[in-house]
Amino acid sequence: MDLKSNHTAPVLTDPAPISKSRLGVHSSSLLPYSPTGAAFSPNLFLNIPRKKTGVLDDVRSTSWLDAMKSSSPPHKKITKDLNNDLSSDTDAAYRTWLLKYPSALASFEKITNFAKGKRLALFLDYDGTLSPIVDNPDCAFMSNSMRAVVKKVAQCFPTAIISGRSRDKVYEFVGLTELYYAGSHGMDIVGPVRQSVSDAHPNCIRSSDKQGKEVNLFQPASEFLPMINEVFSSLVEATKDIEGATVENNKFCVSVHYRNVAEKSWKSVADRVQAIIEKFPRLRLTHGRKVLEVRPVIDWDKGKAVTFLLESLGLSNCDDVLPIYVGDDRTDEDAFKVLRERKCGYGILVSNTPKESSAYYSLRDPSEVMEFLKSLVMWKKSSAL
Ligand SMILES: O=P(O)(O)OC[C@H]1O[C@H](O[C@H]2O[C@H](CO)[C@@H](O)[C@H](O)[C@H]2O)[C@H](O)[C@@H](O)[C@@H]1O
Repeated sequence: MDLKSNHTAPVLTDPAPISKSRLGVHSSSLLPYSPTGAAFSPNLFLNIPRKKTGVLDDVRSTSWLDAMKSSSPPHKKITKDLNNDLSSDTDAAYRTWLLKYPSALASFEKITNFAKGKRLALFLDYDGTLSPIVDNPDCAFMSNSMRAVVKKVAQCFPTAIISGRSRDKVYEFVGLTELYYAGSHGMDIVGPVRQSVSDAHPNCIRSSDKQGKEVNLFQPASEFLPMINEVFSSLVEATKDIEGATVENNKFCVSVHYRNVAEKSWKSVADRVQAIIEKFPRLRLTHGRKVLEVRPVIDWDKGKAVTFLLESLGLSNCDDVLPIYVGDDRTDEDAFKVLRERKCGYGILVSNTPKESSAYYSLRDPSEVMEFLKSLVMWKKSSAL
């Protein structure tokens, strides 16, 4: 199996909204943005029944507070003895969970046996996968060693990062040109040019990346940009007196962080976000790791982004392609589901606590992700001998 390394990454910067984010997360942009040219397709509208609250099922099913409390389990130290056996009761629960979601490291041989003769494509989430979860989202830096490994793996296999962050921001953190980037939970993709993909998605814009290479820019929610900017400003205003609350503009979605808010004020955060969202029936609310996410009501997510990128890369044939998606968050489940439903590819959940997932395998934390990526590089090199 030899993948031609013609997948040098297109990296674009495009007009990020000028904002008053208290996180200062925006960077400016070079790519001309055309809201009219990149028209929103009504086919992508998501028919989500909304309660008066505008809250989605994942939040609605339980109380706001319960949902917020369970959104990022407390850090837990997993104790290991020299034989890698887990010892405490909690660790026993984790070990039981591993029977259902085996470690991708322990199962490496099985994975690579299945990958033999197939072209491998890698999809990586950023926060909690390539960088550890930290209190300040502006400081979620990737280590140099992780960067070096991601660079190597991208030289071996087509590799994309699919993040909830704005595409500019995640590129700023990763800084590698060897990759493809999809920001805003897949609503902002730069991929290789492929006519069949442009034909299927009329709102693909042909553009060029920083290296002058021709690329496809796909922003299915471009119509929502003014609305997102408006809701962002409203959220900043509405939460400004809640100590520790921060609002991050991720271009086609907005994150309201409550990781640094005292638990007694979480309800205030929820109430205020909810009050704003009620005024925007075309936006929906989901939650991630100590974060409430406001996003357009369109039928587009990280799973759709994976399918889009596979098609763009000419890798949509399940028989000879093995996509692997590594992620830690609720939004990554959409991608795991797509791979499961296609019966092609593996989702790998990054988690140090047991949780239900559509992934096949697991890794405990970003350091295990790094080991896994290193192993893939070594496997690729040894199989090329
Ligand atoms: O899809 P991802 O790349 O995983 O992005 C999801 C969200 O990640 C960031 O927030 C999370 O990580 C922060 C830094 O470790 C942490 O402080 C925060 O509590 C987490 O929710 C990012 O800031 C969000 O905008 C992304 O949507």
